[in-house]
Amino acid sequence: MSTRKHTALPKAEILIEALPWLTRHHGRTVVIKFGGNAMVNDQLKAAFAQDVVFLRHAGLRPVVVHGGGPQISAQLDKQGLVSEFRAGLRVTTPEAMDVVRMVLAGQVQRELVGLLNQHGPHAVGLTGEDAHTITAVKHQPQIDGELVDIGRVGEITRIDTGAIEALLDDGRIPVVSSIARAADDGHIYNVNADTAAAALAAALGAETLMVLTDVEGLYEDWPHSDEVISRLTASELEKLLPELASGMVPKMEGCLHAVRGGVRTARVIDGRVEHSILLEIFTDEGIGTMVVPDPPEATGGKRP
Ligand SMILES: Nc1ncnc2c1ncn2[C@@H]1O[C@H](COP(=O)(O)OP(=O)(O)O)[C@@H](O)[C@H]1O
Ligand SMILES: CC(=O)N[C@@H](CCC(=O)OP(=O)(O)O)C(=O)O
Repeated sequence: MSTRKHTALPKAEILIEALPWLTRHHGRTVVIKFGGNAMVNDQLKAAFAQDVVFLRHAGLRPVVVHGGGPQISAQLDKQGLVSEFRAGLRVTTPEAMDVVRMVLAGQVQRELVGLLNQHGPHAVGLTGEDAHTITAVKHQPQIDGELVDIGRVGEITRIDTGAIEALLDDGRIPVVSSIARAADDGHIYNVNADTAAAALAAALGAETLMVLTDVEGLYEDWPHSDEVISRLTASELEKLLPELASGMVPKMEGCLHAVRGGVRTARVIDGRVEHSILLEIFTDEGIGTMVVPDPPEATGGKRP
């Protein structure tokens, strides 16, 4: 009897280590972005669903925003359409937009909703089109000083959190695809999923934004070193932004937008690690990169 008690002790210690986090986050909203590159295999996706349902049962209000970049590229390829990225965003023709919507809302979102709902009637899928959740205008990035047309790519102008809040109040887990609608015509737009997750986190007044990707976190000197920056302030991140490349740009811009918008911490973590969400939050150290608001001195004494 005493031996059995003894072997269970580390499990109790893990739960106790989680107690301050659980107390602080009880009733709080956590936005979790699951990147297409982090959806490596079925076991990992199932573990992701378990973690999210665990948070829900622990009294948090998780919102999932999912990506699907590699899955969209594979489908475009199957249909003989090319994938081109400019300024880190997919050049989205009207034809490609149909594929983006089909893959995100019809495949990736459905799969995640299905996995979450294996644990009960929790998840409800929606896209930014539903209930005017995400409104956008056409985005025209500047490349070498010139405005470039990259098709149906949207820049978020408005978030209506009504539908998501209603689902959360009803104990559901919203699963959101990063597609937006235009306010003035019937167009729909492709939005980068990191950008959508960050905008939702800020609009929902989330406690935490968690971005699951296919690297351990933000590398200090990528691609030359794999030294992960474990913690940085909003101002430190802002200085670093011009040096960042490819997929990290919308991710870290999103983290900055979120913490400047009132989200308490934004984290980039390795989604290829099974149960990475629980590992990040239920241990003191954390496993990825954490972005925090500037200390009060740097913002004139006011908390951002
Ligand atoms: N400083 C950096 N630290 C880590 N990864 C970086 C960095 N700069 C660029 N990257 C790239 O960003 C990628 C993650 O972005 P992305 O491919 O869009 O993933 P996701 O599908 O999860 O959104 C990494 O796999 C890596 O190739
Ligand atoms: C405009 C734009 O680039 N949209 C992205 C939307 C999906 C996404 O962001 O997926 P990940 O998070 O897996 O990268 C795309 O078409 O790939």
